[in-house]
Amino acid sequence: MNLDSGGRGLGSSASRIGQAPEDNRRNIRPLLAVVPYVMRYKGRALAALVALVVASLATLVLPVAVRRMIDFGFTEQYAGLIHQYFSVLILVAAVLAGASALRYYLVTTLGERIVADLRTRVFDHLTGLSASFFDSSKSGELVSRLSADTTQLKSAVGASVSITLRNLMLFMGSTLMMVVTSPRLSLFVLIVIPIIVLPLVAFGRVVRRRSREAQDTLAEASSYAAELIGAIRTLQAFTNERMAKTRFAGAVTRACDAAFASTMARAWLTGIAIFLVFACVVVILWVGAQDVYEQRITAGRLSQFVIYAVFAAGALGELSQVWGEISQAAGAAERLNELLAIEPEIKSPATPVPLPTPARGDVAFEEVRFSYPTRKDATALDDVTFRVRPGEKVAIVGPSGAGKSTVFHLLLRFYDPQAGAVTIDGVRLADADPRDIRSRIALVPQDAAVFAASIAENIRFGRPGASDADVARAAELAAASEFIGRLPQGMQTQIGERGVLLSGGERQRLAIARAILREAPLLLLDEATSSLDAENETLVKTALGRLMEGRTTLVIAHRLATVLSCDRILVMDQGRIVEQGTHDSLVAQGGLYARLARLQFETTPEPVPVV
Ligand SMILES: Nc1ncnc2c1ncn2[C@@H]1O[C@H](COP(=O)(O)OP(=O)(O)OP(=O)(O)O)[C@@H](O)[C@H]1O
Repeated sequence: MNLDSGGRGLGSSASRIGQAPEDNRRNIRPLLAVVPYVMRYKGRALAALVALVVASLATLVLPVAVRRMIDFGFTEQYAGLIHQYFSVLILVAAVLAGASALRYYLVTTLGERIVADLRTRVFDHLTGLSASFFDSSKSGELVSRLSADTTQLKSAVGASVSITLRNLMLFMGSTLMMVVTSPRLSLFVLIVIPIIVLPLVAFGRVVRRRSREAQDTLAEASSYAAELIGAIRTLQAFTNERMAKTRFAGAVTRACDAAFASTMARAWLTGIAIFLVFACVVVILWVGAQDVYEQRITAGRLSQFVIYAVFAAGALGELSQVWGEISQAAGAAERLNELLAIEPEIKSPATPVPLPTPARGDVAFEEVRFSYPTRKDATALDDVTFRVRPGEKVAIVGPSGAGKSTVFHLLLRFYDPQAGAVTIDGVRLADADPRDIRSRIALVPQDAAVFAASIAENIRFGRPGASDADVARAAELAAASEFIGRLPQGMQTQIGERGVLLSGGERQRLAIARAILREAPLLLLDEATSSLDAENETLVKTALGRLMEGRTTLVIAHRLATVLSCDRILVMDQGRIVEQGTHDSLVAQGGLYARLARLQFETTPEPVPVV
């Protein structure tokens, strides 16, 4: 068994993420979820908005200056004014440059901050989700949400939103100025606008759907890669590199094809937008040229109008480009929203019942029936009733798949039973805060998770904040000091990811040190069956013996030695407790335990008690 495991196929919650209703007309509404994050930096956002308005106004002043120059600047009568115009223009340029630089800085840093907050929030949320959620989702996909989707949002908040706002402002300002400059020509523009806008909106939708598909296939490919890289040794040992390569290449090709489709849609969008916009500008120029010819407007005014028209068209063009990006970001926001909306199934009740202090370490299962959420049809525990008194040491034995680890899962409240109750110190776990429960439990899993950090940090995982002296003492009691002393930097030695630099026995002793440091009244021990060498085995046994002292211990026992040293043995088979008693009484019964014990005695003739 593996208490840290996840990923047993895709189930309900996983299919909830990543599959939004395709014809979602709300479009960019998911992006609104970012607003509260922006509001945390009100000052910065406001300053960015001011810079944006100033830059846009400075841009809008330019065409007026151009008209005056054309209409008056070239006549002798106003020759003196030309110097004034140019000086003012330089000033306007300086304001434009300053405001634009400020806007860029403020908006980009705002994006960085928001995405940092969002990443932290998503990670926080993930760590609080229940085991059942992780049973049915792929870790690589979740990591992709955390990195790729948040990055996409960053570019949207950091750049696209600012470009959108700037162009919107420019578009509206230019349109207004166009009307002021020439109502007649503006009327022509009004007629052509729907011709430009409608196809763009329709195409934007296609882009959004395609990019979501691209993102999903990418997540699939990276989840596959993450899984394989995580198990690289197994992969190489079974010489399955070629198969993995082919499968990954397939996933990458699918992701690439999806990206191609999305890019193709965006390319069309850009092309159509540019053509429509410029064709319309040309038509209007055409009409305007006639007007100048017939002296309905001056050349300067036409120039002013044309520049505004170009501004407006350019702004629209840019809007159409970022619209794609904004829609993409909306897709990312939607996925993150879905993830954030998943409620942990195991939660603390509104008013949790506090566990009594001091803790006694009294455990009871009462008529517990349980099936895993991903396998509702198979009963993992069936009418299980037992009690472990404070300080008692109870072994759980039974064939593989009997439900031994499931007992631990329920005690840790990773899941709630469908019927019956699990209690610790007389409090039903469903009524207590899961953190409270877990803080009273020290777990030594069969395959302990070791993190890419120093030895000391790995031990301190048992009780963050423990002093160096406590960590060293825990290592000493776990019989780990000797091997730690031999490492190049002792306690500070960095161990590779998943502790690949340590042997199995060393990893186990680290896990034991961690559990010792936790000082919890209830000890859950999943004894390792891995064949340790004799010396290592003795060391681990001694360490475990010390760990069990004065604690209520439940141990999934694989070694007869452990079983002999326990006060009582529960024998499980197919989710039920089929026998219980001491070693001798169970052997005398001649049932399942007697059979299992005989097998053990035959292979290990001289069992050594643990304590
Ligand atoms: N997370 C899970 N989701 C769905 N089914 C599970 C899950 N974990 C275990 N099971 C199933 O529940 C049953 C009991 O499993 P459990 O891990 O408790 O057995 P075990 O006695 O600890 O076995 P082992 O000694 O091999 O670790 C098995 O049929 C197993 O396939």
